[in-house]
Amino acid sequence: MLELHDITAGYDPAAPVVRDARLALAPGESVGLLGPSGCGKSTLARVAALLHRPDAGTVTLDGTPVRGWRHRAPRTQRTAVGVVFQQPRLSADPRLRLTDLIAEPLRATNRRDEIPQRLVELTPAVGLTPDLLDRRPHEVSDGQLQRACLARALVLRPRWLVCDEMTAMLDASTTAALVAAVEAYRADTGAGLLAVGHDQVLLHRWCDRTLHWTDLTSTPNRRAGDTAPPSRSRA
Ligand SMILES: Nc1ncnc2c1ncn2[C@@H]1O[C@H](COP(=O)(O)OP(=O)(O)OP(=O)(O)O)[C@@H](O)[C@H]1O
Repeated sequence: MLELHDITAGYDPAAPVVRDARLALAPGESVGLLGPSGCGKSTLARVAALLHRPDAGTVTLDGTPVRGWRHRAPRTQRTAVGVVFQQPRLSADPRLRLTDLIAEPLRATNRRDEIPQRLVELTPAVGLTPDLLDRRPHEVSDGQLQRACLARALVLRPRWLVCDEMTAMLDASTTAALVAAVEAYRADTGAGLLAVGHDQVLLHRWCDRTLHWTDLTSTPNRRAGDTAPPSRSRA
């Protein structure tokens, strides 16, 4: 389970942007999170990805409470969560070739020997062609760079994925390809997914259930506040 218990978080403890939010994802479950711009979705997503320490509340990852954040999180917890952000150019080191960008987490965890095999597996899985791997971020399109960022998020085989508006900047066909890549990974590994976004139709199609931001602070919030999807078909 990925559980957020009564999370209060933000950038000024005197004025938190997230207050007492609760969310629980079962293993393998996909949950979409909708909400108006600026309400705190990305902040909560960063808390769930162990990148932002909450002011109060607890994150529990597969039964173990999280005690450290960012580089202070234990490696087993840090590597259990893969994250993809909205703007690939802000999350990709512009100096790295795509091959090094994708392999970065393997280098950081001393698993360099896995790099060739994972590149062979992930390059087609995210829809990149081998010729793009030698290019740097400024030499590829936003969609191609986001595909590389998704590969980077998957490279350690995380049990949980946090996709924060992963497709917001992309066209329909790239969106469909990235969603399909995430779903193929989840089908293969049983990973759970928290997908944050504004696109209600996409999240309803993509996820097992979809929550609105206000559902996270109401009681009970779990399944009672779910928005029923119009269709169970995948995007
Ligand atoms: N690094 C930061 N420092 C200070 N305030 C921030 C920071 N990041 C976000 N905020 C503020 O926190 C609030 C919530 O931002 P957040 O990005 O979590 O919202 P969001 O729901 O994801 O918005 P959007 O849908 O527009 O991406 C906003 O008022 C924003 O201005």
